Amino acid sequence: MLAIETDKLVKQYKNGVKALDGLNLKVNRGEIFSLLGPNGAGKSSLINILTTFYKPTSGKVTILGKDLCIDPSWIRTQIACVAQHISIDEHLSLMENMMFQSRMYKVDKQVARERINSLINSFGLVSYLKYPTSSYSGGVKRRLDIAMNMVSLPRILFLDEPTVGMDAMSRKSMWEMLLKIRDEYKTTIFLTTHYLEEADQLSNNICIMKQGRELAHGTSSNLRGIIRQNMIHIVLTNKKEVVKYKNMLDSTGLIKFSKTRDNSIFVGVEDSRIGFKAINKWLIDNNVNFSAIEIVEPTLEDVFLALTDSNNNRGEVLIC
Ligand SMILES: Nc1ncnc2c1ncn2[C@@H]1O[C@H](COP(=O)(O)OP(=O)(O)OP(=O)(O)O)[C@@H](O)[C@H]1O
Repeated sequence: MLAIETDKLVKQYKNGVKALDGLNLKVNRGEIFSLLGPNGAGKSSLINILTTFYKPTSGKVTILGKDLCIDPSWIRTQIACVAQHISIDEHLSLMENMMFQSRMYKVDKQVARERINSLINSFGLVSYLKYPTSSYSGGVKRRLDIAMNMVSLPRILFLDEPTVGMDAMSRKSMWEMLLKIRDEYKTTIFLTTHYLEEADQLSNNICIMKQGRELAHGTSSNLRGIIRQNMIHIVLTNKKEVVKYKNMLDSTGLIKFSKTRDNSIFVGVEDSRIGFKAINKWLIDNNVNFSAIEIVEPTLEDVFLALTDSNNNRGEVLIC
């Protein structure tokens, strides 16, 4: 059984804006599912519907096998949602925040105590117990917010941009936490993010959406297969050589374009395999002292930009 399924989901606001326009999604149980899309794609509207805050205009949403419009109260007992705005009470201690949450969800006191201790240990929050919550960094506050939402042991956890504005270290701690939630607590995670690397590293499946519709969905590596990127990366020993050989390569007729970065030249070719052989031969024939040459695979960011580029709206869904 799927964790979440939407069928031709439409959300049209009173002002006429269609935030969701026939969206079809499938989220497997126990996976981390990332939703990507440019500003205004409809991500928040979708989360608001899936978490029962908004009603769909039309279409069907099934969560854990139940129809969202028929069983919203039951669905609310099975899910938790962590919004971008941190909801901890900074007048309360870490433990008091957790206990408060457990009372809201009517978790038995003894069960709550054990569960909270295990969550605090599991998510590396022990060392923060002795400090006031108001002194925590933004990253720790957000981790506590998520830990609080795990007190009810939700079967699906919705996260709206969980690492927005975080530094690299805090983001890494958050990723470790999310992987633990999936692997140890078997909770399905549905998250939105603007960080392509985050979706790439964490997710079992990714959906890229725009203007309320899905453009593509699949695993990160499958999505990368969507675009053919015929690019060759040549690493030279210094910048002077980069300038010299870029100019020479530009006039060989072997390449379509070239660009440079640090000690590297990136060249676009018609076909990556044929281009790779031809350029490799050219480098050897010209006694170029290069330290590496490789075919560059497209990144998830390349795919995202190619699909969400407004001049490239094909109107078809790519299921990988
Ligand atoms: N309550 C509302 N009333 C009217 N229009 C709305 C409302 N909420 C969102 N919209 C519009 O719906 C569209 C989708 O917005 P939404 O916030 O769902 O996108 P998003 O992908 O979450 O964007 P962002 O990444 O900027 O948060 C936008 O055009 C937005 O202006």
